[in-house]
Amino acid sequence: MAKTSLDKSKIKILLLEGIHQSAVDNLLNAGYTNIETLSTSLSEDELVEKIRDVHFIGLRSRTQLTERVFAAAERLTAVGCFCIGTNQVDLNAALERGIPVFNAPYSNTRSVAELVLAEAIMLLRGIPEKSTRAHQGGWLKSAKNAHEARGKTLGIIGYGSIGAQLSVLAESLGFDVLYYDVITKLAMGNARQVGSLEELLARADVVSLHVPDVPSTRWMIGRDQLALMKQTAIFINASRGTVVDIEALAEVLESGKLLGAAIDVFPVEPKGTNEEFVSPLRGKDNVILTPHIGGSTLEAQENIGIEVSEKLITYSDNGTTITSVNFPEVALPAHPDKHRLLHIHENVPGVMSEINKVLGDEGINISAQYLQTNSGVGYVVIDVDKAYGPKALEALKRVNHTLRLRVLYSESNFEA
Ligand SMILES: NC(=O)C1=CN([C@@H]2O[C@H](COP(=O)(O)OP(=O)(O)OC[C@H]3O[C@@H](n4cnc5c(N)ncnc54)[C@H](O)[C@@H]3O)[C@@H](O)[C@H]2O)C=CC1
Ligand SMILES: O=C(O)CCC(=O)C(=O)O
Repeated sequence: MAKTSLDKSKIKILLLEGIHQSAVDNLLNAGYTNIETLSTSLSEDELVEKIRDVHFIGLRSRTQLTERVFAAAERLTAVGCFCIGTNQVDLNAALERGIPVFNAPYSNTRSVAELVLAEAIMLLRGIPEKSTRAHQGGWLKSAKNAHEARGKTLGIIGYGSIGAQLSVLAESLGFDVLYYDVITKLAMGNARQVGSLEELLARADVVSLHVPDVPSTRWMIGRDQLALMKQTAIFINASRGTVVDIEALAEVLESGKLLGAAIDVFPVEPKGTNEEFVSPLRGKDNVILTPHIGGSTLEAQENIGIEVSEKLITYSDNGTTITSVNFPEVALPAHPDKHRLLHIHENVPGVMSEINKVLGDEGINISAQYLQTNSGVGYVVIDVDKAYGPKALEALKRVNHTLRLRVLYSESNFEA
């Protein structure tokens, strides 16, 4: 069923998982006053109930927006992932309903790179074990298995924003950097790309993963891959918990292989601070365990809050979808002296000619038209003189394959 937009003051925004106040401030400044914030994520059942009257939802990595949640989200207009990863959102379910999904692709890059570098140095020196012993009253003063970072080889798997940033920071400390990526990437500094994952695993003293959660990365590190690593290597994962077979890693560490590991992400993560964290890696004093906080710095969270809320505001205010991760990207100039109709439809042949026909049949003159499609949907934005707006809206409602219809720059009595 086609959906039309609402007056700004009626737009309901739900922000989950303790999204930074900067997002709330931004939304309030833009005139969006109906905002609910929660410090936790919600279960699927809770979301199905809660999302029915929500127009914009903001979340981080813990909230799962499944097909079932989207099916219940009758009014949902856009999704903001206040993070980099978007694997927690069923992007196709969103697309099929004409819902763009936005994220913050760079705002926490630096935070992750800094944490990984710090962990590499701590593990090269055996600090977790030495610190634990000192807390227990012990005194493990020894150079055994303690190394400088200088001259060691850092192997980065996934040379995107985080991998490349880590590469630059690591080289400045004296690491030799190798990286493996499925596509050819321009090297930062003196880093060198290797031809295979196997080669990287065999050559690196420190291995760090920075790939997204996609089918090709699911469980890409298991027993066979860990077996290729040096006996005294260090293993770090701050990407996604689905990338590493955690049981296999626990067994390898148990066997005495690997100097240590630092793991920030897990196949199953607690939904909130009160839920117990269960992992076969618990209790190992050469393993740093962190609760998915690679991107959790005040600097990153503030920037993410601003960046993603701006994307939601821009989409809500004028229809721009630039940087959406699932949606045709359209950059739109503001035309507040016109009525702007946003028509989202299934991308099948004939829809555009039908749109132009229904508008032509009504004698509606188009001031501007912007179209972009992807394999799933077509997104056409049509500006008309205000006199034509209501008639154009009615005409567009009749177009076959319409998924969603919104009106901007209109008086509230004209909006449905
Ligand atoms: N622990 C945390 O708090 C955080 C975790 N992340 C995770 O880190 C991931 C990476 O972030 P970015 O560097 O910004 O992403 P990005 O998209 O810039 O880079 C990912 C790189 O991985 C490569 N890649 C994809 N599949 C691969 C495969 N099978 N083998 C090797 N390389 C492959 C891509 O070609 C790309 O160069 C995010 O997708 C997210 O899941 C991101 C931020 C915070
Ligand atoms: O801050 C979060 O909740 C998740 C960070 C993360 O994993 C990401 O940005 O992809």
